[in-house]
Amino acid sequence: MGCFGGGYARFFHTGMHSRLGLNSVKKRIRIFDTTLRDGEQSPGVSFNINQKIRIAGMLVDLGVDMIETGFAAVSSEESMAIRKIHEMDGNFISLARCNRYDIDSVIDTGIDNIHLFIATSDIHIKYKLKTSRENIMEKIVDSIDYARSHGLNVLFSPEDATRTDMNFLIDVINTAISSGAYEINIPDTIGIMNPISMYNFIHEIKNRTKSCISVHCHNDFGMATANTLAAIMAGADGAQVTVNGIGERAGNAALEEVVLSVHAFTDCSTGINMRMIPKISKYVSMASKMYIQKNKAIVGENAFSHESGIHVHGLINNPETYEPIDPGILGLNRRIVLGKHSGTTSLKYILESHGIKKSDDEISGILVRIKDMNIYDENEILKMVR
Ligand SMILES: CC(=O)SCCNC(=O)CCNC(=O)[C@H](O)C(C)(C)COP(=O)(O)OP(=O)(O)OC[C@H]1O[C@@H](n2cnc3c(N)ncnc32)[C@H](O)[C@@H]1OP(=O)(O)O
Ligand SMILES: O=C(O)CCC(=O)C(=O)O
Repeated sequence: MGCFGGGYARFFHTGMHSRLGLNSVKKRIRIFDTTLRDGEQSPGVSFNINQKIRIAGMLVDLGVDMIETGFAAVSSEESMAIRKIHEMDGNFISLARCNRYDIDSVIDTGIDNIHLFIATSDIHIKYKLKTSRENIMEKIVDSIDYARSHGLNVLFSPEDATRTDMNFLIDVINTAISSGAYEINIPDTIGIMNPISMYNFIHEIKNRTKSCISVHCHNDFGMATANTLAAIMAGADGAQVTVNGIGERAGNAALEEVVLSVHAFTDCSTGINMRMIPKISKYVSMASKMYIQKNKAIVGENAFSHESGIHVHGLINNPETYEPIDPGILGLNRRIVLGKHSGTTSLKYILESHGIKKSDDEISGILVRIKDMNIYDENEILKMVR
């Protein structure tokens, strides 16, 4: 079942509760967070154990359904972090290649879930793995079988799925499921899909298999969130995301964007506590040293800030005029900023919020002075008018 919604994000203001899935039974999209694995693959990023534990704890509080805590075979420190995180309550998984060494590394951590992957596109099979489709299929069966025989729940990803021959991909999915994988994740490994191709791709997979499907979209063309949403509209059951969209190259689909889009644009829901999003976003930004651009959707400093006089005038009368999302959903407040583009409504609003009342003529005069003198710092303005 796909989940289209006729709505759009403005509904975050009106009828918010039903759009947020609080009142009705909706298809629940499973949110799989890979900040600690694909997010950490961002060039130059390496979380220390304490940061990993802190992020995992926040992800548990956020309500994500599965946390990819790392790639156990990478190093003994990585494996140690996975073990430590496993001491918490939550659903944790580790990535592994289709080989015994990686699977044993996951078994050694004591976690219950393994994310096995192997590339299935001809370009990866020929030039990277230097093998054949038949051998890939054998590795899939053998690895899933081995992991299952050690009691692990298996999520399987055919890497570079979106460049894989569709008939072969369907065989891979059916084989992985019949070998015991509980879900297949479809990665758009190099981010070459667009919302229409992604919709059609997932629609075909859902029609030709009985598998539970999630998607993992990269942002090389800036479409990771849109592609994830298109996949969900086509019937995908889950999405792999990272906080702030960090990850390989241009990153992954951003958790905050996907979650709000699912609630705003579809009839599906998630189990995410949206009020936790700003806190984890700030922490991941600090720990990864990947600063969030001001105009980043949902978590950027400007996402709920307004300077333009015409906008502020509209907003003060009714926030829906210029705000698609109620910042209260994230536990945030809107910010009115004074600047070159301010009008009298903004200035009056700011002054009144500091208990300063001025006549309309005075407000107009002050605004002219502010613009002439290029003074936009709120404290300086307050000093000037008091
Ligand atoms: C699309 C993704 O994001 S996949 C995840 C990518 N993440 C990472 O690579 C980060 C962690 N990686 C690492 O720390 C290291 O690369 C390790 C520990 C995994 C492997 O290191 P090395 O053994 O030195 O191998 P190296 O990185 O040079 O090459 C990768 C090897 O894995 C093989 N391989 C790649 N993918 C798979 C797979 N899914 N299943 C089995 N083998 C695989 C390659 O063919 C190559 O094998 P070879 O050494 O026999 O030629
Ligand atoms: O899809 C996954 O999560 C595993 C491999 C991967 O990260 C990718 O293909 O981009």
